Amino acid sequence: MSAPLLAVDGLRHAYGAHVVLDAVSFQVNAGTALAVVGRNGTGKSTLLRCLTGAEKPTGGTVTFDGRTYEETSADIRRDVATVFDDIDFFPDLTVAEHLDLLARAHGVPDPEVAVDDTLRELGIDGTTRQFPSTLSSGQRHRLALATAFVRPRRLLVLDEPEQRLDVEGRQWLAEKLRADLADGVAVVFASHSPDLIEAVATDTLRVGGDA
Ligand SMILES: Nc1ncnc2c1ncn2[C@@H]1O[C@H](COP(=O)(O)OP(=O)(O)OP(=O)(O)O)[C@@H](O)[C@H]1O
Repeated sequence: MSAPLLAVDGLRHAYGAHVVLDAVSFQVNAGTALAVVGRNGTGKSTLLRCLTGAEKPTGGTVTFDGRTYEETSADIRRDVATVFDDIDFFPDLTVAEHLDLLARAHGVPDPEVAVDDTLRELGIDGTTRQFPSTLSSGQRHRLALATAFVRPRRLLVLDEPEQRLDVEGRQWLAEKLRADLADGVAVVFASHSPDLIEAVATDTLRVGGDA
């Protein structure tokens, strides 16, 4: 059996005296999707932030492809795509320029085609010349998703990717994630959407006790 792509062992995180995560362990293989579920404030975002190095866990280990997860490692930056709610866009770059920058930074062979395809798939091809601050909240979220899908990835970490999407957007997202799984991408996503979880997750991790 192949080694897990992502392995989390005994993860603990506290904000001061407030212990949010304790003894969290799981593994995620290529081509599988783990849904992180639980009530508001139970630690889903904290867990994802610990996975990606945005938050330094107060205990436990996170390994990616057999190596300790280091946010600054070139391998991690190449292989792990993330979408969080608080993504910072460059105010002076247009929608298309954001995606073009990412596609080129990740060595996408034909960046212009990749950008056009991603914009069209995400339904934001009418916004290419707009700056992020002028987008609607749903369009901004679509741009955040586009930043993950315009580039190669082996692991996708998504925090409530369904938020602010309309019905069609949610259907598209489920299909896109299923296509990624079929391509061998591993996915970890926090979600409050039973439909998305049902459509995509191969495993579920509940944080914070019973629902
Ligand atoms: N930077 C921080 N400093 C102190 N406490 C924090 C910080 N970030 C989160 N918390 C607290 O940690 C707990 C978990 O927060 P987190 O955002 O991980 O929850 P969540 O499960 O993602 O919630 P939601 O479903 O509402 O998005 C909450 O009680 C929150 O108030």
